[in-house]
Amino acid sequence: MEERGSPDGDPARSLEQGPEGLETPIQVVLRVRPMSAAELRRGEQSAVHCSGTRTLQVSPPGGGPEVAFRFGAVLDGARTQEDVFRASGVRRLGELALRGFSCTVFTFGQTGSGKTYTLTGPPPQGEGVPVPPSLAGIMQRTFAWLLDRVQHLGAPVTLHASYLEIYNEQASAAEGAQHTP
Ligand SMILES: Nc1ncnc2c1ncn2[C@@H]1O[C@H](COP(=O)(O)OP(=O)(O)OP(=O)(O)O)[C@@H](O)[C@H]1O
Repeated sequence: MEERGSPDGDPARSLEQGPEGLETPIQVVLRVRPMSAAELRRGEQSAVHCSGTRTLQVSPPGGGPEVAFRFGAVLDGARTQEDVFRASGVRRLGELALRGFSCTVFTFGQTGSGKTYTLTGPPPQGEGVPVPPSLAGIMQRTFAWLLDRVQHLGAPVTLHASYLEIYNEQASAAEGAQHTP
């Protein structure tokens, strides 16, 4: 197996610790979505598997040895939305944001890889059918965490939020504000 990057450190590192390398300003967290029902029906095989908490192994299309890639954290298809929130380091970014730093979280990946699901959860199953809280994505969890956190700051706070989606090179945006007493 060809290894890119250094070996996966302590495999017992818990999700709660978040991505490694706290001293670096950019963290890349990789999430592998589970295979869809349609993919399973077609008998497709996953070309990737997660080994340890930071390494992803990829089988090259033409065969040959697997290639390993290393990330701040690697989350396999069994990881829940709560696991992803805890392991992605978003709360640490929230703490930095409260101290005045500009922080960004974005998802990147090919179509259908789970970017929207990770950020916002699955689409509602019908009009007026709420998405179960357990499936809420990073955005809802971060807002809930942030609102809870600012209640305890002991000073009035105004939170401004904006949301930007770039899709097919078209940007769409939304924004709002929330004041604490
Ligand atoms: N971790 C997951 N567990 C269960 N289902 C998932 C997961 N990630 C994605 N899915 C499902 O896979 C499908 C594709 O995911 P999603 O729409 O989030 O992809 P995307 O990367 O945002 O795609 P696009 O770029 O086309 O908008 C959706 O039906 C979504 O609900």
